[in-house]
Parts: sequence; structure tokens; C-alpha cells
Amino acid sequence: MQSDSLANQKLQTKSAHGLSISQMYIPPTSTMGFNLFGPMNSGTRHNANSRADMSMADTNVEMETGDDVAAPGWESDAAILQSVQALTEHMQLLSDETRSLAREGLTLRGELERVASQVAADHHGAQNLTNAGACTPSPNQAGHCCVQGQARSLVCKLNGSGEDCACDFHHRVNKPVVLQLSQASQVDLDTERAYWHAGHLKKVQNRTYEAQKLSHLPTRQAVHIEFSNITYTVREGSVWSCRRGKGNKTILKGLSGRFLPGELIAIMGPSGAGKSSFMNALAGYKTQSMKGTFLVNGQARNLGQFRKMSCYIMQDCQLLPHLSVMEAMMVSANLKLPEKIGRGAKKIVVEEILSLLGLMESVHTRVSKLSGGQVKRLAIALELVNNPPVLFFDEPTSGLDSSSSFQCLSLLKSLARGGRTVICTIHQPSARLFEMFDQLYVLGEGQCIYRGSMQGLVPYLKAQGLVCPPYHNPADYVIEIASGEYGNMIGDLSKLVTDGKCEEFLNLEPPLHSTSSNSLNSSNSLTGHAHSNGDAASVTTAGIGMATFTASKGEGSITNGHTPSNAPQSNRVTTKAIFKEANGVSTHSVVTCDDLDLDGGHFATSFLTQFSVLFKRAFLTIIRDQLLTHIRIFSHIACGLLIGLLYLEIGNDGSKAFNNTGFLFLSILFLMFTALMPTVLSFPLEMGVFVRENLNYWYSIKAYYLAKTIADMPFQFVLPIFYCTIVYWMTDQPPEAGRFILFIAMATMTSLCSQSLGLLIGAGSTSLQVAVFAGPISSIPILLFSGYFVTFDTIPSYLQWISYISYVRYSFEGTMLIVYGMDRGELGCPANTTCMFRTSREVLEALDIGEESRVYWHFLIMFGFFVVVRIFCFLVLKFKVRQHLG
Ligand SMILES: Nc1ncnc2c1ncn2[C@@H]1O[C@H](COP(=O)(O)OP(=O)(O)OP(=O)(O)O)[C@@H](O)[C@H]1O
Repeated sequence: MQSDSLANQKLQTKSAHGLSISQMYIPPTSTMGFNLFGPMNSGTRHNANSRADMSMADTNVEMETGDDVAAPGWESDAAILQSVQALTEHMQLLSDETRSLAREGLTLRGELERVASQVAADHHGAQNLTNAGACTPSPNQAGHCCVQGQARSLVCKLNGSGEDCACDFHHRVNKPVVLQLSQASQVDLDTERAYWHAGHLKKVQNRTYEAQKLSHLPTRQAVHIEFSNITYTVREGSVWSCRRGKGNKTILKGLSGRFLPGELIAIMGPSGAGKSSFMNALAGYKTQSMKGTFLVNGQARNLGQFRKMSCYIMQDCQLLPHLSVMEAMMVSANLKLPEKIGRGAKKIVVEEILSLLGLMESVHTRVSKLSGGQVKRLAIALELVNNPPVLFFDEPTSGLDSSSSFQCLSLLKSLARGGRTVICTIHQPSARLFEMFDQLYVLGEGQCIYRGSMQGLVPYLKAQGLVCPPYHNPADYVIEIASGEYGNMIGDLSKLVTDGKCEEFLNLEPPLHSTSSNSLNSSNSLTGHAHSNGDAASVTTAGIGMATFTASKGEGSITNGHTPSNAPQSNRVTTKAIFKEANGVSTHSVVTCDDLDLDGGHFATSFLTQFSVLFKRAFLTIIRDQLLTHIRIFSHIACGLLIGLLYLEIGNDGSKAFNNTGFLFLSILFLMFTALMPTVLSFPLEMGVFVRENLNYWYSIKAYYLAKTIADMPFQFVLPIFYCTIVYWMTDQPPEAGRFILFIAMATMTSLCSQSLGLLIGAGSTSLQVAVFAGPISSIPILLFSGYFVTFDTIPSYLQWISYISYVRYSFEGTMLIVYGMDRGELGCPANTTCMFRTSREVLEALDIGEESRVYWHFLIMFGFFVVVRIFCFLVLKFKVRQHLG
């Protein structure tokens, strides 16, 4: 009671300072409710007041919160932070009584969830419950039900829309425990939250532990991965030395183990120990030179299927900078979720993920404006859309400060608690981060020196005579051992692991263990309904139909005797039904497991959908890339005017025909570079995004390539039109509509060919620097052999073939024919001027261009060049993806 009065005092003091009650966290003491985490806009203040007014004497009196029932949604991060800060001040006031209350609340959750599921069974569940006699209709509310238990009562209310429900549970000692039902299916017990606050105050800074409760995501089967005797060898040095058996380097040396769903697993080791190589091997991104066995749910890994059920989030998280968070998410949803899912349903999924990852406030923010931590969260959010059961993270905390790192790992941990298998490589975590992992897989020189629980590390090392010094971070200590700072013990430690000395330190009971009676192995369903108190050591899956993982020692096929599951197919089909059956909570995922084609190695959407989504995205990206787009438009107009002024009215002047050919060549040069260079520059920048998305099975290379190239085409049409219209008339070329249109057509063709060449250079280059150099350099021979600098006859015969593959030659000759050919006749010659060329034929002859040549041939050849280069570029892209997978 003292704590209560102190809390009240604090409350009053705060209020006196002008802070509204709804902005404050009210500690879950006996006289106060917990539901100040409700929405900020409606009802919270009222709730706070009404609960604050309650006294201990109100035992078993149902509390009506009236119209102020919490609306859907959560409070902002800032508000949470504020609440947490306020809570910090109240921490001393949290009594044991509060904690025990919280625990009691947890034990009662099963019943509450059952009630919740009843409500969830119908959006207007109140009506049903009323009919069942369990509800008391309330005249002023959409719905109102109460369920009487032993010395306790539950009041459930539906808000006006009938979609969300808040339940106030009154414990026999009159401690209100508040259940928030989002979309009438998701249960969020604030007692649990309070418990978390009480014991793990700092761990709720961004509520990311809630990420496991992604109720609208598609249901997926949980996955456990087993691997045995993995070795990875790369070639080092020359091909010759390799042929002689030398120059091969073994990076991974016979790694074995298993990773279970529900666990946050760290692959640790010093730099160069082989963490990334191991992760690539696990994710299936390195298959060449990789030996060993991989089992997924007891079945030999099918790479296509596995890549579809897993996602790999790379260290640098390359995302397209010009899309907003929501746009990026919708692209992901449109590509990763089946077409039959409506836009509204996709939006629900997206919003749920964003809100749980704390990105709701940034939905309209461009990716380029997000902070490093937000980018990481968005990268995760993008992949979460289809709820992949396996998540690989390469150094997820790199580049983040300690707080963001903590938040990031909290999120990963909560994702794991939702039934996912989350595997990260991590370099050297701080003690605080280290203790968040469930399982460790420590590498040293490509060998495993420890695999087991995080808690088991120190005892295990101690058992081997390696005592972690007091106040020393165990993560640092094991890295020091792996780096050989205490002598070379890697071989010995690795042998101990192989001999099974680590086994007793394995957490044989995975965080997700079954409480249901179903006997199907590995039938976890990832609907996000898994509830935990967030504590690594005491995750509860009460009432949740989680898998029966029979990880008993000595059985099984690979290492620690994990019994292989039955065929995944059978597991998959039943997940939803089992889930319903086992816990009575209906899954409210807007996408079901049946919606997702989980078997095929093919993509979630058709080629046409992929193309249209990617086309829209590419087009939007080009439009939004204001600098590049504006520069391109500006340069075509400004350079057109400048060139027009430079060669003003020379087109029909026989004395300036030589200058006019210079103008025509310069125009081709200009159009060539303005199409080539932006593509050369932009493509390598996008390659990271493309490789990530393609490896994560978003779309086919074909769809991406076609969309990307077609999206830029309108610019290849419009920009030459701007330029040609200005220069053609300013320079006084023949005033004939036919010639003018052909002139523009040839300019457009030149532009398209140059863009294709740019794509090829961009796709083939290993880096932006290489591309920037390769672009102009590769243009030199094309220009040299164009017939302007050296006529065809002058070129040595052994070099003449180059002239045939120079598209600029066809472009230049074609333009010359359009301007001077097609029976143009006499050129003008001003009085008192010596004209070098009297007729247009003479101009063509001077450049070795036969007037009998047909312009359409030039168009056809250029079109052929365009097609061939595009196909070649596609093959290069394919090769690059293969190389990544290599
Ligand atoms: N393709 C390759 N050719 C030659 N050596 C390679 C190749 N790939 C990896 N290696 C070598 O294998 C070793 C392990 O590399 P890996 O990137 O897996 O280490 P890591 O533990 O992830 O290191 P870091 O923490 O520094 O990223 C390194 O010595 C690296 O040089």
C-alpha cells in the first residue's frame, strides 16, 4: 500500500507538472490498471482515471470502461519511451505483490485466450456470446460480454467497428489485468507486459518482443535444420597450381549440428574464422565446392524450396533509396504474396509488420532518409511479409550503436520466439547482446569449437580447463580462445565437439515445445500466436499448438539425435487445423498456408505480375531520382540549344557541309553518352538490391531485367525528341516532315543501343569504379570505327570487322542518308563563297557512304544490335547471380 501511495504521489506530482495522465505510464500497482499502453487518442485518460479511482474495496466489481475502450493500434515509440522513462522512476515502487500478480495473470492466460478466441470467432462475437448466455449486452456499446470464472470475471468489449476488442479482467483481489485483442484475434496480455517491465525493464524499449505476434502473416511451417560434415574448399592461386593439387584452401572443416525453430542462434568466431562462408552454406548461397549433408525438417534440402522458405538479410541491407517505407513494403507484398490475396489484405499484413517493427511513423518516409537502425528494421520487415520460417542475418548489428544493436537483437529474438529459426553471424557481441542468444555455434579456423546454449558456454569451457576470468565477457573470452590467444587449442576443442562433449550443454528442450497433444513432428505454425514472456529461459507456449520436438539424445540420424520429422508435406497441410484444434485460437492470418505455394521452387507470383510490379517500381525510381532525371532533361534541352546556336543555320549551306557532318556526328555522340552513362552508373548501384531480392526468391531475373529496361525506355524516346526538335530546326536541316521524323527515329535508336551497352557494362562490372572506367573506354573503338574519323576504305582490312560491330557507324551513316540522301539534290551556296560541296551526293561520297544504301537497313541492323546486346546482358546477369550462389 505504501508503494501505491508513493506511486500516486508521483502521479500527482507529474500531473502537477502539466503532464497529462495519458502520457504517463502508471505502474501496475493494486490500485491502478495496466492499460495505459492503449491508444493515446481515446479512452486512455479515462481508463487511467477510472482505475486510479478504484479502491481495494471494489473486489469483484466489474468495471465498465464505457466508450473509452481502446481503439486499435498502439502508442507511438516516443510515447512508449516516455512511459518507460516514467516507469523507471516507479521501479522502486513495484512490489513483489505486483510481480506475483503478473505471474498469476499469466497462469490465467489460457482461459483468457479461450474467451478471446470465442470473441474472435465472430467479429461481432458479442452477439454470439450473448446468445450463448455468456454475455450481457450493453446498450451503449457494440458488444459487451462477461465470463464468470472462479472468483474472477472477464469483461470483453467490442469497439464501434466491431473489429477490436479490449477485455478487462478482474482478478479476485481486484487487480485489473487488461487483455488487448487486436483484430479480434491477437491476444496481448498487459500483465505479461507488466511482468516484463518488472523484471526486464530495458528490454521493452521498442516493444519489439511483440514481433512474434504477427497474427496476419501467412501460416508457415516451422523449420529445423540439420547439417553434417560440411566442408567448403576454395581455389587459391593459379589454375595451374590447383591442377597440381596445390592452392586449395579448406574454409569449413567438417561442421555438424542442428538449429531449431524458436531459437536465436549466433555463429561466432574471430575474423576469417569462416562465419560468412558457413552462413552462405546454410542458406544455400554457396553450393559449389561445398560438401556435406543438409537436412530440412529431416528431409534432404531442396534448394529451391529452402530458398523460398528462408531469407537472407545481408550486412549492408541495400534498399532502393527513392521508395517510401510503405511503397517498398507493398512491392514486397505484391511480389511475395500470391496474387489472389487482395490489396487490402496485403496492406493489413504490411501494416502489422510495420507497426510491430516500430516503422509505422515512417511509412511515408523515403528509404534514403531512414536511420541505419530503421533501414535494418525495414530490411527485416521486407522479408517478413511472407513469414519465412528461417531467417539468416549476416552481422545484423554491424554499424549500429549499442542501443540500436540491442533493439535489433530484441527484434530477432522475438521473431525467433514466434517459431522461426533465426541464425546470425556476429563478430564480437557485448555481454548484453551475448546473453540474448539461445544457442551458440563458435568457429575457429573453420572448425566448430563450441556448440550449445549460451548459458552452457562458460561451464563447458571450465570443464575443459578454460576458466573465464571474472568480469570478463564470455563472448570475448571464447573469441580469444578461437583466435589462439591462449595457445592453439582449436584442434582439441573441435575434437571434443566432434566427440560429443558439448552435447550436455545443448539446450535439448527448444524454446518451442509442444503443449498440444498432436503427434506430428515439426508442425509448428508460424502465425505469430506464440506467446512468451520474452525471457529466454522461460518461454511459454501455453495454449499454443507448437511442435513436438523430440530432440532426445542418442536417436536420430545426424548429430544430437534429433528425430527427423515426417514428410514436411503432411505437416504443412495440417498446421492451421492443428493450430485451431490445439489451442482454440483461430488463426486470423489474412493469408493462409494454402495460399502460399510452398512446394514449388517457383515464385509466388506470375511473370506478368512480377513484371508489372517491378516496372512500376523502376519507373517510380527513375522519376524520383530527381537529380538524374532533371539533369538528363536539362542537359538535352541546354545542350540542344548550345549546339543549335553553335551550328546555327548551316544545314543547307554547301560551304559548311563539312561542319554540318560534324554537327550530325556530335549529336550522335551526345545521345550516345547521355543514354550510356546514367545506365552504367545506376545499374551497379542497383545490383546489390537485385541480387538480394533474387536470392530471396522475390522474382525471376527475366522479369526484373525486362521491367528495368522497359521502364527506362520512355526516357530514351522523350529525351532525343527534345534534343532533335531543338537542333534540327535551329541548324536548318531539310524542312521535310519525313526526314525530321526519321532523324528523330535514328536518334532514338542510337539512344536505345547506347542504353543497352550501358546495361551490359553496368551488369558486367564488378564495381561502380570499374563501370565508370569501362563505360567511356569501351566507347572509344565504337566511335573510332564509326566512319567519321577514318573512312571505311582507310581502315586496315584486318580491323575492318570492328567497323561492322560499331553501331555508331550505322547510326552515323543512317543520319547522313536521312539528311543528305533520299534525292535531296542541290545544296545552297551563298554568293561570293567557295562551296566545297554543291550537291548532297558529293557530301556522302566524301564520307564513303553510297547513296544507294537504304536507311531501313541501318535501322534493322541497329535493332539487331539492340536485341543481341540485351540478350547478352541478360546472360551476364544470370551468370552474376550464379556466381553469387557459387
Ligand atoms: N572465394 C574465396 N577465395 C579465397 N578465400 C576465401 C574465399 N572466401 C572466403 N575465403 C577465406 O575464407 C576465410 C573465411 O572467410 P569468411 O568471410 O567466411 O570469414 P568471416 O569469419 O565471416 O570473417 P569476417 O568476420 O571478417 O567477415 C577467410 O580467410 C577468407 O579470406
